[in-house]
Amino acid sequence: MTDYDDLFAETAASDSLFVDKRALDPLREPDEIVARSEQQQQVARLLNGVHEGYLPTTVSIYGPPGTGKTVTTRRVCGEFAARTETFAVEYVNLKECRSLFSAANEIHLELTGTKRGAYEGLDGVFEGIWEALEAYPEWTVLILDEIDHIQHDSNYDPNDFFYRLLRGEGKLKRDLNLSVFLVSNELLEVDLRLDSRVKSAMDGEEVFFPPYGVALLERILRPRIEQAFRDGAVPDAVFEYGVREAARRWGDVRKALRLFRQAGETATERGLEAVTRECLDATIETTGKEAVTEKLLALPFNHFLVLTGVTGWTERPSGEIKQPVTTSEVVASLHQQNLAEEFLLSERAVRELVTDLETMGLVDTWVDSRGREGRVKQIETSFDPQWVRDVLERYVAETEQVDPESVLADPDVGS
Ligand SMILES: Nc1ncnc2c1ncn2[C@@H]1O[C@H](COP(=O)(O)OP(=O)(O)OP(=O)(O)O)[C@@H](O)[C@H]1O
Repeated sequence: MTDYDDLFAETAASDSLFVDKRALDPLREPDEIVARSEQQQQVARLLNGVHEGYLPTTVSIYGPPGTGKTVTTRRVCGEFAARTETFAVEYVNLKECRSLFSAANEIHLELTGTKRGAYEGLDGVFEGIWEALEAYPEWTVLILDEIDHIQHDSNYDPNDFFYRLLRGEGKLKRDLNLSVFLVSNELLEVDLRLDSRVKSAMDGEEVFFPPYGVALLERILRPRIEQAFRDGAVPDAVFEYGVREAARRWGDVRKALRLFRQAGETATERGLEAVTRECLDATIETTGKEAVTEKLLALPFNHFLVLTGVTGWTERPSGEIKQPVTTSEVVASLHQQNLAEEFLLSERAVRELVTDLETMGLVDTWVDSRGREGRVKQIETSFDPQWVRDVLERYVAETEQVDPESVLADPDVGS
């Protein structure tokens, strides 16, 4: 039986470098929004429309992850609501919604405290939303976060969802002034392939949040690092190095906070007096690899197979994996892998799968001009190609799509 006294004693950090680790929790509301004055002004200007009798039907708030979209939009809208009697704001995160019906129901829940039953359908839910909004102040902003998680499902088309939300009969009948702020990573029209009917009902207002550069990331992180760590536990040069790396790689506050937290844990485990550059490097290396490995393990079989082809050539005598490779080299590598016939992919199939992999951010491609051979597409992994080989055995063991004996015996082809 486990002795829990021993267990907790063994796992307690002695001489921890942290004094208040919560300061590094990305879910924690910052006291102050730093460095987003332009975006705060844009949102404030839009909200001030209330005093002139106009709010846009939609505002797209977009930009890469961890760039402060949610925190900034919520803060400015909240502060405006606190100063304006005729205005209210509600926030709904749609990340976990598996269907358009559940997304609408989530909005219903936020406005009324209850959900509607499935038998009432999307119409019933929207009717409930309009009824609830009648009791709201004259102007309402509904912030819909992670709206890009809304996808086509078997029952509803996102176009219907948006059309109802923007121009639903119940809304028009009641003359409701509802403005929807859509928070997402991409511009929605592009991402969700919205049709022209919906697009014309949207207002085209946009607020863009670019990735953070070094100076802004430094201003956001400094107070949190100071609060989280013991005095002197993150020397200036190490802090600056971490910020520079985080800005260069991600421009994302959430990832930057995680980098410093994990580097601090590594330094504590190693019994160091302070975090070092090596602790940051080790964290970058493992988190990068872990994240990619997870993505690789979740790939459909054909996509994974193509990656084994992209990484299937070894340079002699260096022993390095050849990068970049061409589409024909990928196909040739797959043909040398002793694959069962049903797994042999045509050049065209490989091309399509490479496009998918590029969309997923797993490969980069470009076209090189090769004199008489014409233009040739070059393909390489966006991460260390060795990681595909490292994960191979696990992929074969964990995937249930193939008989492990029949494929992927030895992807290593000499070049
Ligand atoms: N300008 C800022 N000032 C202070 N803290 C910030 C700022 N930007 C981001 N943060 C911190 O980073 C966290 C993540 O930001 P936020 O959730 O707003 O990002 P996001 O752009 O909405 O990301 P995602 O697209 O992944 O949802 C916030 O909770 C906050 O702690």
